[in-house]
Amino acid sequence: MNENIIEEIILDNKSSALVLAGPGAGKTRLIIRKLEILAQQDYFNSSGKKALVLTFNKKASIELQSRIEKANIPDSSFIEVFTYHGLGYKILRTYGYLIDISYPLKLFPIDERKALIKELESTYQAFSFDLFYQKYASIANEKDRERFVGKHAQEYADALCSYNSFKEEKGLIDYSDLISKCIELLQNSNWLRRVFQGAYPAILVDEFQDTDQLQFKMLMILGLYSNILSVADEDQIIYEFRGAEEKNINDFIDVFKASKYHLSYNHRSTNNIVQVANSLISNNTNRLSRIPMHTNNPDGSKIGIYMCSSIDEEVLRIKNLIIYWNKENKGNCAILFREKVNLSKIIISRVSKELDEVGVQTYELKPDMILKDPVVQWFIVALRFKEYLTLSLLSEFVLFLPGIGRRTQEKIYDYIRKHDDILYDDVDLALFFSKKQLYIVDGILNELFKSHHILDVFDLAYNKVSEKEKLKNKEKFYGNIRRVIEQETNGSAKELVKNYRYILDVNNLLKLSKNEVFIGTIHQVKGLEFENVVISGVSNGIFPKIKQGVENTIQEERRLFYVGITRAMFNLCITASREWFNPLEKRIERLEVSPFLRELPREYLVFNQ
Ligand SMILES: Nc1ncnc2c1ncn2[C@@H]1O[C@H](COP(=O)(O)OP(=O)(O)OP(=O)(O)O)[C@@H](O)[C@H]1O
Repeated sequence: MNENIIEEIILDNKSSALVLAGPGAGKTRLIIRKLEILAQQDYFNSSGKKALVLTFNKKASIELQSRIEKANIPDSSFIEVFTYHGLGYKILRTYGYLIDISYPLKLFPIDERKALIKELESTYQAFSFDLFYQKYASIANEKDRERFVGKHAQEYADALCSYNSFKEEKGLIDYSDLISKCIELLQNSNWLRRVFQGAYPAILVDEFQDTDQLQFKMLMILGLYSNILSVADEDQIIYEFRGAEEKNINDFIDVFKASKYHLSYNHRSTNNIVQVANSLISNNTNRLSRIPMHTNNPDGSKIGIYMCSSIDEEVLRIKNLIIYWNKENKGNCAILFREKVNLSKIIISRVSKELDEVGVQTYELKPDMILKDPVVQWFIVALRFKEYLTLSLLSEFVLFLPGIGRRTQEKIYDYIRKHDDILYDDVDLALFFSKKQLYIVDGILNELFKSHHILDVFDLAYNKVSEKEKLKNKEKFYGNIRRVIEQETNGSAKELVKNYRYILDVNNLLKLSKNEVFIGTIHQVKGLEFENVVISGVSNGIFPKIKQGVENTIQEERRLFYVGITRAMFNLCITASREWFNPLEKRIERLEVSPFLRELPREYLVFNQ
């Protein structure tokens, strides 16, 4: 049944479609299949037109890029994968001058922005100002914006005023401006709008449910004449606090006269996991469609519930579970949390330390650590500057790789003599960071070279270098690169590093490989899947976390828990502590059982006391 619908959708190049489907239904796979068909049909026929794939965040971009690489698409140069912000950035940096935005864009550095917000919060007593701002900035219509501000205390309006003046005075562009200014640009310039409206006859949108008003407006402008395929799951809206709106799903159907499809078969998880997820989400009252997921997958193990007396016990339980799964070769694991604060922070550091001691490698996103690494910073700068880099300059980086002999060098130079051109300008290339720092470098170079079809030359060079040699000569290699970039940027690179950090959403540096234990938040793993999952810290007040002043919190928290549960393919365990020692308050705090646990049907659970 699903397969017939899928064929129908992917073969239709005339009308737009919206596919509503649960987790694991194959939404991302559908996008890949559509791209495969476009490639097979040679749809763009060397016209220079492209298929634009829009994702909600950069992690999703990485996931899609890697799935495109594995797909049956011999030449993927007709595909451009962007986040909305990435696309906004690309358009602004090239055409921003039309609305007086000078190049290079002055992005609001993350630290400075944080400091300003802190100051505003204390001056105006406008607590959680950033939360307020994110939602405010996602509203597309000026009148609605005013109404939104009007709903809040005067303090927020005052803080907003100061924030905007600060930005204007310094000519800074923040994250939401990347989209709003781009919209302004496209609305003001008729020719540019026409250029972009003609550039992407096919647009594919992943995770459409998290699209906010502003992003939707951008899609309406860009996709006016395109054939758009959007995939969405309204039960996975987890960015409502930032302005994601269910309303956009209906508006999409109206605006693009799109056909609506439902897919309810779950390919990913065991039947027990699917049933537990169905029951949980059925408690949300404001759902668009209430079609439960179903699967023919085996029942699998029951969902393990670990009610622990303390966090010591919770840490031990998690550790033992991971060791067991590892020993039994059950595949990769994720230990997921609502957010990395207080109690969860302690559990995370203790679990990773204890697993480390027994030789189990864990992988946690530590954004600051990654970004503080000078090598990474220099590469960020290199990417930032790459529109000035010619192939010959870039090739110098490759030549610095230790172990490259004269003959390989000659081949590379020969190639460059024939193909010297200005490098492709694409902010999303900054995504190709992998976790081991040496490979960050290799990954970026690899991607840059791939986009210039000289991968074969690069491979030749690269494969000659043994891992050992790469490690041994790391310092020299990086030192040389640093020197070249320094020369190229006339020493202004440091400033740019600061700016570039902003565009790099650190949450999305995630790239997973097999048999690893990932530790992180549910937001970080949206769209991904793991053979085994532990959701930890499921106590009332922690999960669900009640956010003051945010409507529908409990429904959004439930959706988040639903996203966590549905990441699991085979094994799912949920852990919680009954009490913990709060080091800030210096006292033991009792924790109540999360109401979500009571919503899971008992027949699918096994309690481990
Ligand atoms: N038709 C299919 N036959 C077999 N396996 C499939 C099929 N469609 C998807 N899968 C597999 O099911 C899993 C989930 O697919 P995918 O990631 O595309 O789902 P999704 O709908 O995007 O999920 P989520 O909403 O959770 O991100 C993947 O492992 C994928 O390979």
